[in-house]
Amino acid sequence: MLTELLTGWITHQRWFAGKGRPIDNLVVDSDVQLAPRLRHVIISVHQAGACDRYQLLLGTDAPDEYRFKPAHIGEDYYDAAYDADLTCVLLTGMAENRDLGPLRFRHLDGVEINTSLRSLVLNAEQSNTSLVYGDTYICKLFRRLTPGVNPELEIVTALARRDGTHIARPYGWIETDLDGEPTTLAMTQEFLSNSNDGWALALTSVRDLYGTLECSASEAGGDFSAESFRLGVATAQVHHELAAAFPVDVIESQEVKRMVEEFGRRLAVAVAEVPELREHAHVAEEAYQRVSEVAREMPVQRVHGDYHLGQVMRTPTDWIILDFEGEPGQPIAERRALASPLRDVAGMLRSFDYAARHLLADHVDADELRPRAVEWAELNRSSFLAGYSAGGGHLRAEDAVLLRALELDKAAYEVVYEARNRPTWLHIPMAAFQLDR
Ligand SMILES: Nc1ncnc2c1ncn2[C@@H]1O[C@H](COP(=O)(O)OP(=O)(O)O)[C@@H](O)[C@H]1O
Ligand SMILES: O=P(O)(O)O[C@H]1O[C@H](CO)[C@@H](O[C@H]2O[C@H](CO)[C@@H](O)[C@H](O)[C@H]2O)[C@H](O)[C@H]1O
Repeated sequence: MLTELLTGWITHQRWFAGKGRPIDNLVVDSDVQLAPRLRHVIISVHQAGACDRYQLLLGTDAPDEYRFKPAHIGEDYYDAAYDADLTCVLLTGMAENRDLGPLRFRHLDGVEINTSLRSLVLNAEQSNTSLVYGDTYICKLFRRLTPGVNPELEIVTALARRDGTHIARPYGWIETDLDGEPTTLAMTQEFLSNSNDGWALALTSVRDLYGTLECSASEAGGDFSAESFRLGVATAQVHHELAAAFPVDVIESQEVKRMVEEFGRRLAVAVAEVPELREHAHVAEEAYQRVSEVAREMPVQRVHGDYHLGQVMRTPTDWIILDFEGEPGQPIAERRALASPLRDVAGMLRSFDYAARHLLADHVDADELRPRAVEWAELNRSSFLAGYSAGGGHLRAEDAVLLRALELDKAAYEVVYEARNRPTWLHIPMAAFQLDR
């Protein structure tokens, strides 16, 4: 039966957010025939009293080449994201503003979509599934569905309308109604060919540094700090554009205190899920306490929300920022809420720590290299901050306390994320609770 096959299959998918918890029930909520052999399916997955919805492109009567991993689901069913003969329906739908049952395919005014291009599934560590058409478009299927317009579509279209400088051009989207709300299912953007993501570039630098034991982070051939500076500048410019395109506010010190109380609650949830965090939790609690003591008014605006090196692409000419959808797993209202832009700054600072440390895990010279990892992270963190200020980012000396708390809040989120998705990486965010910054 289809639901049994899907139950067995879904737990192995990178984008499945409920790993580590048994599935109590899986229900097909909607099943729409998009084309012969292609169905669009929305399922509800019930786990321990909670329920998440996911979308699937279900191929039927699997041709032989899709009877193997990664496409095969079971019996005659397969993940049609891998079948370019079927995924063309998505591009054509958007080009022609089609309605297929309850699904609405749309393109942005004034753009033309070339429907002859064939797709490949992007092979990336992702919370979603992306299809690359030729080297022209990338269509991201949001796997886990939350009712509402996806913040990424909302932000990228708003910035594109204002000729935003650091975004990939949007082309179209697919939506349906979920709980009575228009809900984004997929979004198509310009594919940035000849580009590298910041994570890959940063790791090249770190590898180079590790390979040249006798020189310092600033002398190694793979020095990344000039790029970190440029990324800081681009980040400040995007924050500026977001502040111009969406409402801004200033919150009172009382609300800042409430914000750090919320950090405390997130920390408690993380400790409950990952008990080894308990003995280090005081580091974060002290940092949150300090913010409460010195709390002052705080400017807030729309932000990226899940900012890290994997979300930025270096094209031949510039840094482009992707994936404005906030932390996957948070409700849409929270992801759209105004926040301090320093939250993104903190996210990127954490990412420099990640890049510096993740190659250490099973490195034979780990003990010798650890101080160099710290040196690399410090150099790039400070270059990024210098770039952020140079680009007009609002960063005062007194923001250091807030920035530290925001970093630890992000690290608490990462502890849970890694425990669920990549347990061998758990040591990376755990180290954030041992550093005395
Ligand atoms: N417009 C694009 N052009 C080229 N590559 C892209 C583009 N958008 C995403 N990517 C690649 O896909 C990866 C994951 O994209 P992202 O938007 O972060 O997906 P997710 O939300 O699923 O994590 C990025 O790190 C990048 O390598
Ligand atoms: O890019 P996503 O929206 O899927 O974000 C999730 O996955 C990220 C991992 O791919 C995760 O980021 C963490 O790992 C990165 C290295 O892979 C590191 O650069 C980030 O600093 C770290 O937070 C992100 O937290 C999660 O939401």
